[in-house]
Amino acid sequence: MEDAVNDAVNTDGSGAAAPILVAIDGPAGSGKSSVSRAAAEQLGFGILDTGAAYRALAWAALESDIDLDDEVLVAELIESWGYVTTLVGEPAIEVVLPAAIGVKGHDVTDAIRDPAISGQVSRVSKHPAVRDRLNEMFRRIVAESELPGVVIEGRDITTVVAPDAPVRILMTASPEVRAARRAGEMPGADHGQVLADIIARDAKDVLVVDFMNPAPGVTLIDTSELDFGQSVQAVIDVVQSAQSTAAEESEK
Ligand SMILES: Nc1ncnc2c1ncn2[C@@H]1O[C@H](COP(=O)(O)OP(=O)(O)OP(=O)(O)O)[C@@H](O)[C@H]1O
Ligand SMILES: Nc1ccn([C@@H]2O[C@H](COP(=O)(O)O)[C@@H](O)[C@H]2O)c(=O)n1
Repeated sequence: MEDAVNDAVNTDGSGAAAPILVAIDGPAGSGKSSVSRAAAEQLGFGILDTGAAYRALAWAALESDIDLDDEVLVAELIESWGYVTTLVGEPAIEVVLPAAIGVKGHDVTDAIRDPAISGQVSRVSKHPAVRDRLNEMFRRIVAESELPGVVIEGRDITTVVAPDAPVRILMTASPEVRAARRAGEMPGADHGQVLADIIARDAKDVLVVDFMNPAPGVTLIDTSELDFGQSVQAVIDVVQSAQSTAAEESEK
């Protein structure tokens, strides 16, 4: 993957180095997005939240009255939508729906976090043609970022999107801890329902990609017993350790 990124960057004649990649996967609510974002900020890296793209695609398909189970139609939507995201600063996601429906960009940053989208998103992420197209988009966004490093987080980043990334992490926590954290964000939420939703979404997603067990060479970070700051530090420690090892290797 790093070679793919290097090729993509270098063929434009810029000669710019490919960004250092930090790949992070994990189940729903494990802290991937928030911990990755904080770690990226401290490292001076960008952050690519790949789940946000799957969520935005589900939003766009629902908005366009497309059957989410129709692989061809959902994959075609990726060819015709305009997806814009930020890798640094405040997270912001914009989707431009196909011209037949409207050319105006929609800021979906908040809408894609709605439990209604969380409940439907697995219907679009299960399609191989959708995954191939989005993975291509993720690699292009990273290659064109001109950043020194990018943290990419999702479900299949350590295994499919960036299997050669110099840092690969599986971030997990017990279902009860994940549900308690998620419920804490939603005033009045029923903890039991949040737990059931998390377990149901993981069960659907894991049919497509294994994000429960670390692949060979992937570092497991279990945050069940860690607070937020300790979780961020755990990621930074893995990155810094990989950087030290790489520096030692290059001195040999
Ligand atoms: N170690 C931690 N200690 C306490 N709270 C945490 C920790 N890690 C994450 N959180 C909190 O847990 C919640 C869920 O985290 P986050 O949204 O980053 O998870 P996620 O894995 O990206 O979830 P999803 O896959 O559903 O998008 C957030 O409120 C976050 O601040
Ligand atoms: N690499 C990825 C990332 C996400 N998904 C799917 O998107 C959903 C939302 O992701 P969050 O990280 O925001 O929870 C997730 O439930 C998966 O269906 C994916 O398949 N691959």
